[in-house]
Amino acid sequence: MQVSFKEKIKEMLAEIGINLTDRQVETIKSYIDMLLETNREMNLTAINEEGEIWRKHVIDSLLVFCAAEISSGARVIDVGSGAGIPGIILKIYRPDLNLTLLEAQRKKIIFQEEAVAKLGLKNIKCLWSRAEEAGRLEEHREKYDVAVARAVAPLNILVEYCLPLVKVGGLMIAYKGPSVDEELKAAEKAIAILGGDQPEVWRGHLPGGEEERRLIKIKKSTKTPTNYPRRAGMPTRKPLK
Ligand SMILES: C[S@@+](CC[C@H](N)C(=O)[O-])C[C@H]1O[C@@H](n2cnc3c(N)ncnc32)[C@H](O)[C@@H]1O
Repeated sequence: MQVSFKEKIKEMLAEIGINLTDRQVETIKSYIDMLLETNREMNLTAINEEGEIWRKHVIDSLLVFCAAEISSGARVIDVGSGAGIPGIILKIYRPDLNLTLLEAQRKKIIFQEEAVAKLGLKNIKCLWSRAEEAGRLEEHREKYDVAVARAVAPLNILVEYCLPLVKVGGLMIAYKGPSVDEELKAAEKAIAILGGDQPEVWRGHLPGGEEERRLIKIKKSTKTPTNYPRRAGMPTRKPLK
């Protein structure tokens, strides 16, 4: 990697208070190489340029640490993780996390497993499942300190995917663009039904540009009733209201 390019990335990271070691930078670079190569035959990302992947995937993923404190050794689940974003990036920065990558598409899980093996990441599980199914299984239901999700579904649907997986006292964090007010309004009832508290919104922007970002944090304060999540597809077909 060119020195000037690496310095530029480090500058953008410094803007959000993140300092990656050279080794972490190299590990992320290997992940990006795998992503770009596999992307030629499988649609994993619409972004095809390394610098943009750094900004729009890597730095974007790491914004979560501006918005929330995630305790050492926390059990984290990335719901609808696709190629492994944001989960794999969070794990490279914070190797202490106990991470599960949940994804409905088998081919994406195969890519994640290959990436995890190649990058030598430990303590990661790649779980091929729909969120609605995992949320009903004893081994996943209310077992996670934090559920994160990026670009998966509107908030009123997303809360039914994520909150059942979160422990009482834990947190779900949704990565969103600038316009969250309508989504928040539409999700009010669903959040209350599923055991979530009033959401808090972190507002900021992506370093190196003007793009606004929001992270919606919802603390879980009571157990999710046993009839949620509903069967696969129902949260999308009939969002809670
Ligand atoms: C647009 S992609 C985003 C992937 C990744 N989070 C990112 O930010 O690049 C959405 C992913 O969520 C997955 N997904 C959507 N609904 C899901 C569900 N109910 N359970 C599990 N995965 C789901 C899709 O298969 C897809 O890979």
